[in-house]
Amino acid sequence: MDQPSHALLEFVNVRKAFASTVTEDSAVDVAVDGVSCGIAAGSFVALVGASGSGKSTLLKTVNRLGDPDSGQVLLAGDNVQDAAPAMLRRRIGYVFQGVGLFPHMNVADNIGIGPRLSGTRASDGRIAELLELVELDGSYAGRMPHELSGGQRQRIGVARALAGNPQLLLMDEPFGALDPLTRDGLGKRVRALHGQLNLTTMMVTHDMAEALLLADRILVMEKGRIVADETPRSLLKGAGGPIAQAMVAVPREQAAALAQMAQLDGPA
Ligand SMILES: Nc1ncnc2c1ncn2[C@@H]1O[C@H](COP(=O)(O)OP(=O)(O)OP(=O)(O)O)[C@@H](O)[C@H]1O
Repeated sequence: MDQPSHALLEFVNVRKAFASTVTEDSAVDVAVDGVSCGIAAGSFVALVGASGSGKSTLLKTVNRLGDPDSGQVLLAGDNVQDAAPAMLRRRIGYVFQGVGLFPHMNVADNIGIGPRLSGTRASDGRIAELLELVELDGSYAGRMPHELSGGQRQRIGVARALAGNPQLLLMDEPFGALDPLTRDGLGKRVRALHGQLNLTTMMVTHDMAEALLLADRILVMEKGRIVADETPRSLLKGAGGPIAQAMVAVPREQAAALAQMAQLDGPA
């Protein structure tokens, strides 16, 4: 696929290794191995790949949870390593599995933590608006995290990520711990918010079906490199190479097996 000419986000030969604890012969474990790629403003990109392929490490170079050893990450042309943390918090929303709500703070304070760290206060009206975006009514503002279901907590995580009106939304397995119905509903909601709020979204997921249904571009990682960069449609038509196709085969075979079961004669 062609690289977008006006990328909001750009990875330029990004590399990151960790001291190896796995093998004795290699001193380092290369998590991200020279990734270069542009992410166009407004796109919804899914980052997929086997466990340990480097997805989270790559994502964390964007909001500086883990700086690269070499290479650059540019946000609207600026190197994120030169950016003030408050500016990055404003421009980048981050949602991850487990959410990380502060247990001693109510929902409103959790949602407003980003603005507060930047020296402003989210008004009650703004908190209500953010709750509405994630389809929760205003009465949730005063609840404590332990009074919420996992799905509600994840919704609060999304509201918190949107509190600073970010340009870019990063999500790391955001729906991984949810039951399939909640996961489906929240995925659709996030996709709708992506359009409504003119976001650029980058989502790590293990679930190729989720990536195919939600994203408009899919990057497949393997051993720290991007081995396929395709649209869902082109992946479904067979593009992307053997690693990508092995991942697409899983939901395709499940769908075929279910369709076959539905056609079997006999009592329900
Ligand atoms: N903080 C760390 N310290 C040491 N090694 C790390 C650290 N974070 C990641 N790694 C290693 O870097 C490699 C890539 O890990 P990463 O979490 O980016 O993969 P991933 O594709 O996101 O995996 P998963 O899908 O299981 O979350 C792995 O070998 C992992 O062990």
